[in-house]
Amino acid sequence: MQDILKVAMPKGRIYKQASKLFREAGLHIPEDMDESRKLIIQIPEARMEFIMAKPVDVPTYVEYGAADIGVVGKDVLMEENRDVYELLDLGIARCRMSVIGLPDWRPVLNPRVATKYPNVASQYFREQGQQVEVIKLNGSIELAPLIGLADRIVDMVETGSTIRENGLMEHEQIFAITSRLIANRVSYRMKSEAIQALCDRLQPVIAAVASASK
Ligand SMILES: Nc1ncnc2c1ncn2[C@@H]1O[C@H](COP(=O)(O)OP(=O)(O)OP(=O)(O)O)[C@@H](O)[C@H]1O
Ligand SMILES: O=P(O)(O)OC[C@H]1O[C@H](OP(=O)(O)OP(=O)(O)O)[C@H](O)[C@@H]1O
Repeated sequence: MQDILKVAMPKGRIYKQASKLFREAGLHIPEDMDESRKLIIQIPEARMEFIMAKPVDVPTYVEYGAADIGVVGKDVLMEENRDVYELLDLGIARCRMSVIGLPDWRPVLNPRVATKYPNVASQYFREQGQQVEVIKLNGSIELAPLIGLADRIVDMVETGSTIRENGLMEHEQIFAITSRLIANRVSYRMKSEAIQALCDRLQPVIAAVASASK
């Protein structure tokens, strides 16, 4: 008898792309789930249970074993630094983490940097040998340099529309972001067959999507 996999799925923008990938890999994920408000969804056809989590909480559910595996952005993995295995780069929800500011920005002593990612930002500037004061915000980060809260921000850029429409500039790219499949360390051993079977199904779909977008 094959194991049921508990999968922490991020609500929001990653979910649509992740469920599409899972369907293309032959898993029977019902379409009507996309609009559902249910937080725990049984998918007996795929021998899975989806736990619909806030994206930033996915590594926490997986580290503690409340979920066996999960789908999460590399940005969250870098920020949260949880003890989980990173199994696959799913190649979805592509964007990048960047340092952003006004076009006329000039270096100042101990600049303030606003971000949703204080650990990522602190580590980046430390590695650059720059002392900065990091201010944690929870959204609309691009406001900070416009209203004088911070000199620069560290945030995600996808199309660049948000920074363009707000008269900001991307100064430095820190790292590229895609969503990853992660696993709990114990589940990875105890449910190895089911997890490996899922990876085997996903891998060719990921490769096909990657070669089509070249
Ligand atoms: N503009 C973007 N383009 C592509 N991927 C993005 C973009 N913004 C975020 N992502 C990816 O999607 C993930 C989830 O973002 P999303 O906005 O759905 O969640 P969130 O910021 O935690 O939202 P909320 O706080 O509203 O729940 C991010 O961790 C990142 O990996
Ligand atoms: O380059 P773009 O395609 O414009 O995408 C980048 C924007 O997307 C994210 O914001 P989100 O929509 O998650 O809103 P938030 O400000 O609440 O984090 C990110 O924080 C940027 O603001």
